[in-house]
Amino acid sequence: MSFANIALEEKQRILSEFSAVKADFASRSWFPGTSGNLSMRVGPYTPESFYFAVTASGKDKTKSTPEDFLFVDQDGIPCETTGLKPSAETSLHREIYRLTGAGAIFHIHSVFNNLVSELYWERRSVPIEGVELIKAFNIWEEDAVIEVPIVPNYADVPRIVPEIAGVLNARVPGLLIRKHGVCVWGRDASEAKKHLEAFEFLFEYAYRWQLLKGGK
Ligand SMILES: CSCCC(=O)C(=O)COP(=O)(O)O
Ligand SMILES: [Zn+2]
Repeated sequence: MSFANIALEEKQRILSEFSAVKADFASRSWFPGTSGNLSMRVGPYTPESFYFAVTASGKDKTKSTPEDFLFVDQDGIPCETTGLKPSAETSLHREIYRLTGAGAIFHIHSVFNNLVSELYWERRSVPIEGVELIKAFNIWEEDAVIEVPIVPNYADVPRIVPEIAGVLNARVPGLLIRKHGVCVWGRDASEAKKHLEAFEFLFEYAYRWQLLKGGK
């Protein structure tokens, strides 16, 4: 299906939900220094063909303007004529959509997600053991253990892309980029938001628990 054939109401619904999520995250100080980017998929999906709304690059994401988002295709090409530039990290969103079929992907930089990505860099994953909030990922077993993968950070963002496929775990809807931030996803914006809240809680817990224990 071409982008033009996706119902206008569907595109408007996505943009209004998108604005609300962005304002919510801004109120939590989740976009320091213009960092962070968000995307939401719209219309039919196959791994080879899909569309998503993504935040425009370099904007102050704490502000709400008519120029906050644009629609792009699976190759990151704008679907409509626009002067806006898609996020510099659109290639990460494209790859995660291609591999997972998610409906929304959120990327933020926080002190705790940066700290744990460095603390556990040698292991290439952050272990989380038996913490109740693991249930936010629909993992219900007693004393569940998850490993949140960490990929290297490169200034040239497309170099990060090939690192993603090898670390994805179907149970864990997120990954860390070393000393950069986290990307999380869900089948829609509300699930991706729930996952982001849970990850940020668990990263803070993992960091503080290490401090309390006095090492690794
Ligand atoms: C100012 S933070 C550096 C870029 C970055 O990591 C980020 O999340 C924001 O980039 P965007 O192009 O999406 O504004
Ligand atoms: Zn970033």
